[in-house]
Amino acid sequence: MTVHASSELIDDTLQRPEGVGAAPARAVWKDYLELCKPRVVALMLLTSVVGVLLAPFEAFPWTAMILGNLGIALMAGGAAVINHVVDHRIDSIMARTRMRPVAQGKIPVNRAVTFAVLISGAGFAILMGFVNSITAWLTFASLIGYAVVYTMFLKRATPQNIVLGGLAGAAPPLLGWTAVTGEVSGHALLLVLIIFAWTPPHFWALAVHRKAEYAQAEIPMLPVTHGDAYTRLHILLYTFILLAISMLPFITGMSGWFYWVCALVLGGRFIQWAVWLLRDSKPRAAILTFRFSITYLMLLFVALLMDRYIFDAFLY
Ligand code: HEM
Ligand SMILES: CC(C)=CCC/C(C)=C/CC/C(C)=C/COP(=O)(O)OP(=O)(O)O
Repeated sequence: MTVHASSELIDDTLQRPEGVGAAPARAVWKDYLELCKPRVVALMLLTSVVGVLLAPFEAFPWTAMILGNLGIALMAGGAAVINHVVDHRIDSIMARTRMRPVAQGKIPVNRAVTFAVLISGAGFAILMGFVNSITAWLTFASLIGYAVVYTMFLKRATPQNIVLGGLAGAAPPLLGWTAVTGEVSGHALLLVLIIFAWTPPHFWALAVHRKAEYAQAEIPMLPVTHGDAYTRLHILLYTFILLAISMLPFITGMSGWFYWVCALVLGGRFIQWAVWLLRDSKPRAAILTFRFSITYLMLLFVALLMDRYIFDAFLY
């Protein structure tokens, strides 16, 4: 899974192609896929798959694995589509987002809304019909948390927007877990807590890199309201909190030594990036820290899996 290398949307060099400004081109399926933020949803799916596989089960939970993750992906994609609709005016102001299909007028708002309702509705029906109602309702709450609470209100209201809004994006491991067991557990909440603490350094690193655009769009992101130095310091502080929280699966006996070593090494590297960013001692430190945040989360969740499914058998 290439989660960041191909990200044209976060590339400085993105330019509007010739001819843009004339009538928008016809939308193709790729535009609809783009509305779903597929790379973000792919990483979320990895975390929900880990939630499924770390939950206690006797027979392999095929329904949770296939239909549970399908339902979660459809609803997360639907939430992302609503985000494109609600934000289409500010998206058209910022260089990173101005080529998006709704911002461009390539997909009209009413069609995007219909698409969002269809895929979210299908996801909800799958979870309700084949998985369980707690997973369906928790996924629905995450959809509302991101598409309504974060996008419509918090994003425009406070520089703490992503700290609070981060809860919705952090939910997938819990959703995967409840898809198997039908109940919320402390261990699943630990995984949520990891992503919750990861979100501020993940996003603020990008916000430092894109500060001028957020200022232009009048979105009160932390670097815009409190400045670069303050944001860089908070990235470092949250990275320390993240390192501490990432130890909890080991401390509580949920994971073993292999995970612990991986969490320590990955966390140490994340702190190193945050220090470079704070001291401004590396070129392009902000965007590289953002990219590392994605690699970090992916590897940390792969480590959780390997710890349980490969090393459990040999080491413990
Ligand atoms: C409120 C919480 C979050 C905020 C504000 C946030 C913000 C962002 C932003 C602004 C981007 C750039 C997107 C683009 O250029 O299209 C991004 C990229 C990304 N985010 Fe997050 N994010 C959040 C949570 C998450 C979560 C929970 C995950 C996965 C578990 C995630 C995974 C990713 C990935 C994989 C990318 C790279 C996408 C690409 O290459 O196109 N994010 N994030
Ligand atoms: C059901 C469920 C699990 C829902 C989660 C939904 C989801 C896709 C969350 C993604 C978080 C994210 C990329 C936030 C950025 O939004 P932004 O508007 O700040 O960034 P942008 O400017 O790139 O659009």
